[in-house]
Amino acid sequence: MDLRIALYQPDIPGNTGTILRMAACLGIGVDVIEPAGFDISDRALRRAGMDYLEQAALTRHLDWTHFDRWRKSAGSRLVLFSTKAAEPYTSFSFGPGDVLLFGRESAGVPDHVHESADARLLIPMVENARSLNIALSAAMAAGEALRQLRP
Ligand SMILES: C[S@@+](CC[C@H](N)C(=O)[O-])C[C@H]1O[C@@H](n2cnc3c(N)ncnc32)[C@H](O)[C@@H]1O
Repeated sequence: MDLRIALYQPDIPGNTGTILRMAACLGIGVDVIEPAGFDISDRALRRAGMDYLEQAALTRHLDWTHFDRWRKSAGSRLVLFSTKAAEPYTSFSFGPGDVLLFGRESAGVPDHVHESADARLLIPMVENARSLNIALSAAMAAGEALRQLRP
């Protein structure tokens, strides 16, 4: 996989489903960092009618520590998308193997996760806007990363 999307303790099953479907269609891996705010088991996702599960390259990680150990051993950069970042995502040079990390819908990511990222990127918004929906930000991020990686 030349690109992966990681979700930090996602809260809303519909958003994770949308991201899984996009990732399956675009050939991107998805990493879910647990605990999630809902049952993320294959059975539960299937019961919720989540299609595209067969094609989705979904990896579940027990917690942040397990995920970070795996990510470092794979030699992948951690690229955090955050409303608190300053660098616009379109200025960043994405590389093969990058993991694009998105925070939970209710609370983003804790400080220690923010600090351990190799890069922190912003999707610029108009003044006073709070945040984009996570699935939309993942789609915009994946679009730019793939434009660079698969020209
Ligand atoms: C609904 S937002 C989380 C809002 C949360 N209250 C916060 O303060 O981070 C879910 C995730 O989408 C991503 N996101 C949303 N809008 C973004 C933006 N403008 N730039 C970068 N990432 C964004 C971030 O990864 C964020 O953690």
